[in-house]
Amino acid sequence: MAKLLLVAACALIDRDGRILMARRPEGKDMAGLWEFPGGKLADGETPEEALVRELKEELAIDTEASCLAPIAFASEALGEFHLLMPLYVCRKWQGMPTPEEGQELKWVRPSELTSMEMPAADRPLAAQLRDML
Ligand SMILES: Nc1nc2c([nH]c(=O)n2[C@@H]2O[C@H](COP(=O)(O)OP(=O)(O)OP(=O)(O)O)[C@@H](O)[C@H]2O)c(=O)[nH]1
Repeated sequence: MAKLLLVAACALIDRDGRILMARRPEGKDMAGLWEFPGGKLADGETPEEALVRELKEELAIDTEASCLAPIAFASEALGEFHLLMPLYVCRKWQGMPTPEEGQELKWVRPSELTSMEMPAADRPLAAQLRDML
């Protein structure tokens, strides 16, 4: 049985209804694909705690668990693991998202989302998000 890989992901939505996508940098697996900011849960972390930490590390923004609303999740084979990834929406944070880890950032309209190259697990999430916004 594959081991579960728990990853928390976040769609930051700005005042114009655009979504922040991040491009995985060279050297990481799935380099070049566009994904939702976030990352793996550390031991003992809740998904919300992991996201608050990852958003700080990756984008230098501050938010809190009460600003994260879960909207969907992905459940998908990923190599030797099985990825379980809740997707949250966040509309309230402090600071300007800045690429702290060499990733490219892009604000996209909901209609543009599904034409971006993404990991397989993200495709249904992107479609759900587009339909929701
Ligand atoms: N953050 C994020 N990861 C995703 C998405 N879709 C998806 O398949 N993944 C996968 O989930 C895993 C998350 O790992 P990561 O590399 O972003 O997490 P991390 O920053 O905690 O890891 P690291 O410390 O090993 O670099 C990767 O295998 C990544 O490819 C997504 O939309 N966002």
